[in-house]
Amino acid sequence: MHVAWNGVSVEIAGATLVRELDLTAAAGEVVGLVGPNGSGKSTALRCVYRALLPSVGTVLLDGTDLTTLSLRDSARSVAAVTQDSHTDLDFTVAEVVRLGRFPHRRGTAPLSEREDELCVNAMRRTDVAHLADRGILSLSGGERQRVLVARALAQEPKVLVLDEPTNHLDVRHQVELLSFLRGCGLTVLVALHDLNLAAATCDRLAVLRHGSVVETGKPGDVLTPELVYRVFGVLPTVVTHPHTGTPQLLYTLNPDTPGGTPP
Ligand SMILES: Nc1ncnc2c1ncn2[C@@H]1O[C@H](COP(=O)(O)OP(=O)(O)OP(=O)(O)O)[C@@H](O)[C@H]1O
Repeated sequence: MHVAWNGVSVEIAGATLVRELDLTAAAGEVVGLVGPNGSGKSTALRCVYRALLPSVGTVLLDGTDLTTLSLRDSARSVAAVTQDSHTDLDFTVAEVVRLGRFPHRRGTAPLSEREDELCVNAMRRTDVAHLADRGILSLSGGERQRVLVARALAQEPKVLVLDEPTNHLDVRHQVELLSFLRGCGLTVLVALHDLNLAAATCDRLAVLRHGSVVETGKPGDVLTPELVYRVFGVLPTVVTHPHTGTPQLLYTLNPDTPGGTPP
């Protein structure tokens, strides 16, 4: 499914959080949003999963203005894994994953066999099947994060929105999740802080600063030392991954010049 932010601005309490955002993701494309803290990544993503309404502009799904769809209809297409996807209720893991089926359901009939299987497969894929009967509140941060990904997959979305999905994950689960995102065939919109993981995962990156896109393109074209210095204030050494050819950034820690020497 094609996603487009069409001239999207978000203003809250007199502040412009996102400014005239024009960005698209083709069906099946993995688009990464990167940028410093507070640059507007989460705000831009919130407009896609309808936690926020743009003040100006529209978000389009296959050309349809999101606001013309019911919340249930858009939730059939868009699933989100976000920092706010927590619950205070101690559902079991299996119950949380089954909640992913909610947008597809009418009435209170039990899940079909196919839906049960879907939920089990989603839990297997995210390595949480062994936790099915545990209370969600008893899990570690990384385990809980993987359950939220399983719930999103159980939703059978066409668009997957993830805000910092690797937070809390150990390196194996980071690699597993991002490898899955690369190969899942869904349209993926993902905010990532780790530029190396973003380069390895995404077909295209959009770099945000102060709520505006300053650059979009393939990771190899975007992640130059100059751009990273200009946007993040840190000068990396950029090397090429020997097996995949993606750019990888090396940082030099120096207490005297934390940002490195300007280019
Ligand atoms: N409800 C709100 N009211 C006022 N300001 C807000 C609100 N939500 C976010 N902001 C501000 O908008 C800016 C963009 O926030 P956003 O969370 O989109 O950035 P981000 O790029 O995701 O940041 P981070 O990398 O730290 O997660 C920040 O300065 C934030 O403080």
